[in-house]
Amino acid sequence: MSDMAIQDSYPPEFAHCFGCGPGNPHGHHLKSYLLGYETIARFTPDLKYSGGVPDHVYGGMIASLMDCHGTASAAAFAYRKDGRTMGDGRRPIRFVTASLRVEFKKPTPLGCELVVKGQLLSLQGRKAWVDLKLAAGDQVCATGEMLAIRLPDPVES
Ligand SMILES: CCCCCCCC(=O)SCCNC(=O)CCNC(=O)[C@H](O)C(C)(C)COP(=O)(O)OP(=O)(O)OC[C@H]1O[C@@H](n2cnc3c(N)ncnc32)[C@H](O)[C@@H]1OP(=O)(O)O
Repeated sequence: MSDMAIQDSYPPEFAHCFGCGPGNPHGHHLKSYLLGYETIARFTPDLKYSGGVPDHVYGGMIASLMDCHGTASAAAFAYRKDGRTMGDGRRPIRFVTASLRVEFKKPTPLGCELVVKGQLLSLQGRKAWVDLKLAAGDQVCATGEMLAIRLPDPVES
């Protein structure tokens, strides 16, 4: 596993995301790592993120974790495809979410660590499709699929 979180390679202008930006003092600071052919993030939501049932995680939090982990995963997979290393000093590869489908399979327990994993389904041009799974212990509680779009490099003037 790379020691550097994918989000820690974001330059300051991309570091404001509430879910994962290292530069947002109020955010969740989700950290995603490339681990072989998949990505992984671990996060324990604060107890205030309860859903309709007090012991269960709010669905928006689950989608938020997938949102941030999915775009970070897309970037990591694109770096690998391009033969580059994150934080290599060149123009960073960044993706944003175009679509995210989440399926809530089981109630997600609050008060324990959640593990989000990402796998690359397809990378074509600027489009990356990422498969996502969120688990509490051995139980997969939610699955997702994201289409992430690579931000174009700015045109040099
Ligand atoms: C960088 C920061 C990292 C942290 C991110 C954390 C995750 C987030 O919360 S991101 C925030 C939420 N997402 C957004 O705000 C994105 C808003 N949307 C946009 O800005 C634009 O629609 C954007 C950038 C996705 C695409 O616009 P643009 O760059 O003009 O590309 P565009 O030509 O329209 O689309 C590119 C390709 O994607 C396809 N596409 C775009 N959106 C979709 C969609 N929703 N569904 C299916 N296909 C889509 C297009 O059809 C096109 O395909 P093709 O190349 O085959 O013709």
